Amino acid sequence: MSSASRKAESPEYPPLAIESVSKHFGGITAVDDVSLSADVGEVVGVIGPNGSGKSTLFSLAAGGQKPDAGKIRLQGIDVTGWPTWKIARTGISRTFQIPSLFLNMTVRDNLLAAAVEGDWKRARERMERTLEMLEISHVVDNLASELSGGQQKLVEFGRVCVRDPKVILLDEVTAGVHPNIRQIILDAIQRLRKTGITFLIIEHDMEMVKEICERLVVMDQGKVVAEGDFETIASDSNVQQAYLGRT
Ligand SMILES: Nc1ncnc2c1ncn2[C@@H]1O[C@H](COP(=O)(O)OP(=O)(O)OP(=O)(O)O)[C@@H](O)[C@H]1O
Repeated sequence: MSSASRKAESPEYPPLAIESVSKHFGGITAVDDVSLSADVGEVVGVIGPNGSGKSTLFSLAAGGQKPDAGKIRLQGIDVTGWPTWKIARTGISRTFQIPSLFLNMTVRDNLLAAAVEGDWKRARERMERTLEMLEISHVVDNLASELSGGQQKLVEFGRVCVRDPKVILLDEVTAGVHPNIRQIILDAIQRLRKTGITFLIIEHDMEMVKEICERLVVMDQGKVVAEGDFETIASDSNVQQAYLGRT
């Protein structure tokens, strides 16, 4: 490893730093000069009205889309424009609003396929640990297509966890799930953050945001319009305008 790479992986760099990124789709500015960084073990909520650019920001960070401007750094390493698989191997992994499972494969094979993507070592052990943490051992031999919507969300989250990432991006992972499953997801996030994993969470469930996020970043029309803890954000006039619309 070069001295530059060693330095880049040292603790002086945040696990994820998004620096002045922008993304346009034709005439639409989906993300407009957004900067955001997250520390080791931090849970950052990304909130904002529909169409404010949250999912696009995740795609830029995880490699699904290339920014038109700005940089994405993982532990100081510039990964801007890298393909998703290469960014995933560097330590960032995301879920999608609609789970992207292999529906004709079992839960076991869905998890194993994700576990071996980056590294074959201890893949089964990582899978077993994930099954237990997300309480889905009893459906391990079921096809993904046989699961409830909530269980599919758990497996989608599981496919992220088995990769042992340093940064996890969760896109509305609890939307529409049963309260028991929501609690399993909340407990898993708390458990993983204590091991130093950093989370960015897109969430419309304000109870969950309040419970789990140390810091919130509010987006509106592609821009960050407010940042702070839940109480600060709840009383911020820019946030109220973003959600209620401008007069
Ligand atoms: N692939 C695309 N092509 C064209 N426009 C896009 C594309 N992806 C997103 N957009 C547009 O970019 C803007 C931001 O969308 P994005 O999905 O990032 O918002 P969001 O905050 O995640 O919304 P939601 O909460 O509804 O998921 C919207 O105007 C959307 O229509």
